[in-house]
Amino acid sequence: MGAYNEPIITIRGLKKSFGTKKVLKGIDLDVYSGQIIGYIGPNGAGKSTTVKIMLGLIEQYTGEVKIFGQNISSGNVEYKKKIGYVPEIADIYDNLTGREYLTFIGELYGLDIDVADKKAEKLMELFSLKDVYNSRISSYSKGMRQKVVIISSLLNNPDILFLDEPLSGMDANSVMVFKEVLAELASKGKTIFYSSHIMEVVEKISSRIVLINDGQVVADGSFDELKEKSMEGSLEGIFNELTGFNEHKEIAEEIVSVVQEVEI
Ligand SMILES: Nc1ncnc2c1ncn2[C@@H]1O[C@H](COP(=O)(O)OP(=O)(O)OP(=O)(O)O)[C@@H](O)[C@H]1O
Repeated sequence: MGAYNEPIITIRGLKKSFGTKKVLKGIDLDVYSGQIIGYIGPNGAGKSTTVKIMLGLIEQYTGEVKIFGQNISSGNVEYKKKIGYVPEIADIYDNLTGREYLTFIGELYGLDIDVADKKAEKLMELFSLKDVYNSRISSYSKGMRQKVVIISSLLNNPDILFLDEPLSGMDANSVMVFKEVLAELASKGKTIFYSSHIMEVVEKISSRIVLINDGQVVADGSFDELKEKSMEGSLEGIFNELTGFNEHKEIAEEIVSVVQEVEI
């Protein structure tokens, strides 16, 4: 845990509906500094909605969300300066070079342009992108873009990092480095909120796993704690069990039989 034992994020009775659809049905969560939270759940469970509320992107909700001890609906957006965000699909400016994009983001966070430039250049080098720092992002591969988004989320030295499927497109070596970076950041007291569908990774990197299903928290604990309460030995198995899914074989067989229906 960090310098003080107060939660860095507190969520109480968080509810959110879109029209008549209840998406979040009362989420309660206390997150402490240094935790890597694996925030998982089926498609449509409400993960992104929770994260968007914490980022201040969705303002209409009921319940209370405090970040760094401050209610985020107070109108004071100062807390955002100490947050990093890697969205699942990021729109980055294709026509800019890596340098232009990252110094622009750095300046938005209030960094001096030279400071942002130096930091971005060093990080690009460490992520094996030194040679393309001055090339247009439109020429980057998927994994290279993903690394640029990750670098942009780290420029402001955030205390809380929200990551949504951050490894997408990254090669095995880069994944290994990045997983280590997350562990190092957490050991320095940074808090990481990690949403992903890759259960093997979530199982390995998370100090705490929060599983939401249909807008409610259905499991909350370390992987070992979740395993003790379950008959399953893997996070994938626990996920299937707690979300009531045990038909993967039947569904797969049906898909294959539909695929085979057409005779050409
Ligand atoms: N702006 C919106 N307007 C209407 N419905 C929305 C909106 N945003 C999300 N939803 C609905 O809220 C539900 C939860 O969506 P959310 O994106 O939070 O799920 P998720 O858990 O992040 O899913 P995934 O794993 O697929 O990313 C879904 O049914 C989705 O259709």
